[in-house]
Amino acid sequence: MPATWSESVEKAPTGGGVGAASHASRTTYVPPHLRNRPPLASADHPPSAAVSYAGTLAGNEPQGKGGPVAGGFQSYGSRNDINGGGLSGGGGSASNNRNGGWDRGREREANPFQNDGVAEPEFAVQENSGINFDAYEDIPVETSGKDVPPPVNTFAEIDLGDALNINIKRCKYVKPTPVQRHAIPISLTGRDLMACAQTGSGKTAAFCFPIISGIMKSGQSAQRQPRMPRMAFPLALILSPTRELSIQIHEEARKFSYQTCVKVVVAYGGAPINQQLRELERGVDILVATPGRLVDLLERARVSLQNIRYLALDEADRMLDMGFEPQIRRIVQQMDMPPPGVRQTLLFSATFPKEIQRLAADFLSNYIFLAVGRVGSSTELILQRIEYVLETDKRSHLMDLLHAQRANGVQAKQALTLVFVETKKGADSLEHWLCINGFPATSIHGDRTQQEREYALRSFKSGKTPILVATDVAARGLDIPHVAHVINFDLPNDIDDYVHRIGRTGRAGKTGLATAFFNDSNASLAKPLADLMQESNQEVPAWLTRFAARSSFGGGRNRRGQSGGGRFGGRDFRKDSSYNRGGMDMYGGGSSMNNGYNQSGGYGGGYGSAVTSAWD
Ligand SMILES: Nc1ncnc2c1ncn2[C@@H]1O[C@H](COP(=O)(O)OP(=O)(O)OP(=O)(O)O)[C@@H](O)[C@H]1O
Repeated sequence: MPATWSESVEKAPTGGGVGAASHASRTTYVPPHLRNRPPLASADHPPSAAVSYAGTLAGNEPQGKGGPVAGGFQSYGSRNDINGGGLSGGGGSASNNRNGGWDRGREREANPFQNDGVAEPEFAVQENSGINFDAYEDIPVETSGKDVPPPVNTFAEIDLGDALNINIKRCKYVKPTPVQRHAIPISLTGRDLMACAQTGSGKTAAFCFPIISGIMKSGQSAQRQPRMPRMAFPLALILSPTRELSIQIHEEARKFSYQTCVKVVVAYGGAPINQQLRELERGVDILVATPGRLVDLLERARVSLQNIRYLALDEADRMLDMGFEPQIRRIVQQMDMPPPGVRQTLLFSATFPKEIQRLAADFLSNYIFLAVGRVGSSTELILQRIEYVLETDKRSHLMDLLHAQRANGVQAKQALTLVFVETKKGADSLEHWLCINGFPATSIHGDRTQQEREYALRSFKSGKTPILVATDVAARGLDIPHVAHVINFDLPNDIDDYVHRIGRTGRAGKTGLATAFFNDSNASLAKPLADLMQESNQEVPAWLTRFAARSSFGGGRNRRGQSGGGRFGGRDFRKDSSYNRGGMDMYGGGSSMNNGYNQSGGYGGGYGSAVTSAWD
């Protein structure tokens, strides 16, 4: 299945089928009723696609598939206890108990681990082996809520199922990251979760694994369900704020669910809807979507949410802030989705302002709060530099940085540079200026067509244009290997946006550099910026400290229009005395902390009132 619109355009046949089937049909025609079927062989006897995978990634294939993952699905997580929701009955047989004619045709599933032919060889395979996850070992972890399940140290300790375990090995994930160690066992017991962990620390897998595993174990994947013509009934919904992030989550989820019988489909705005409708008609277990496109599909009565058992919001604070909240409420509360307590809800982000935590509680039932590192902090893997640069000097200063980078002999293709600007016009003009000055650049922002956006991202990822000028549309979630330097040419108004922007580097245990151009127009950001840098053990320039001291009197407002009040929210908002005085009874106590993670303080801290509109 083509992952993106531009890919689908490139790969579309001149007539007839589309998507996975058309991809497969290049070699052999597969009649529609046999497409997307599960494989003939079991995990121990991989079908032909798995054999070709082994050939492609020679040396990377995990040794001995029966090893640590042997044992299959003996006991299932208690989420299958979901009461009601129209999902009772059916299934019963474990999804890797593959046999019978039902399996035929499954080997046609496109191998998501194969290079799509676009990326250059050095970028073809994500380099997850040898990642220094020790960098995260000392990180403080806080959990709160009733009866928190204990964390695990290895994937082998968790019963995710054979097929998923094999895919984890194919991804070369040797051990779980801290957020995965805590979040996966919590989710597998069926609990709702609000999880905060630093950028690039593996949150996508932390919510994907339990969902895929739960669907596999329920035996209720789309391949086993009777299909309703023209109406799709996903079991899981993953919402994300940008099209590119939805595309990326879809690509990741397809890898994790390869040969599991779990079908993942993506729907996002800016791409032709008919293609997505056809994909949905073929059956869907996990729907990854941007809110705007999903509302469209719901209004057309082409998707029903009545079977949803899992709801995940990636970048949950963004999804619940003023830009997206109405759409999210519509999808989650005003359509046919089962209520909290019936469905399982998982909220993930690197930042989680307390105001938004309070709002998010509407979507959750008896949830566990998990914070890996301080909420809203940035990883120490990113070296942060703040430079005072007048507006009029920014371009020449940028040029100096880029020339120095070149002079240092850093191979451009191995050191991508992401430059954030405030406006779409500013992005276009800076891209043009860089190109005429001998620095191949491209840009991504909301005024470009979706095809242009996808093309720009691919050109950047491949190293063809090693500089990407971007607005905040690229600030969250995007996992681009080899981004060595993030430059905040224009600083954002919101400290959380800064955290997400710089988080495009220093991912998965790697180090990175983030440079920001600061001047008087950013005064309201001085205090939160200085605090953030201090928390992440960065050197804070003396002039910034002085700015911070001056501007902290002025206060400032956050996105929701409330006054800022000091440092970032560091923990579960249910622990606030004001919350408990309100007489609500959602927080059942039972908090566990380690590594002295015990700071409190309100979220906020001087930033402007600008409200970015929904990006979809
Ligand atoms: N257990 C693991 N072992 C090795 N690599 C991993 C593991 N889990 C995730 N990764 C890799 O780490 C990188 C970052 O993961 P991911 O994109 O999920 O981060 P994130 O926490 O969602 O970041 P952000 O906050 O920016 O959205 C990805 O390239 C992913 O493949």
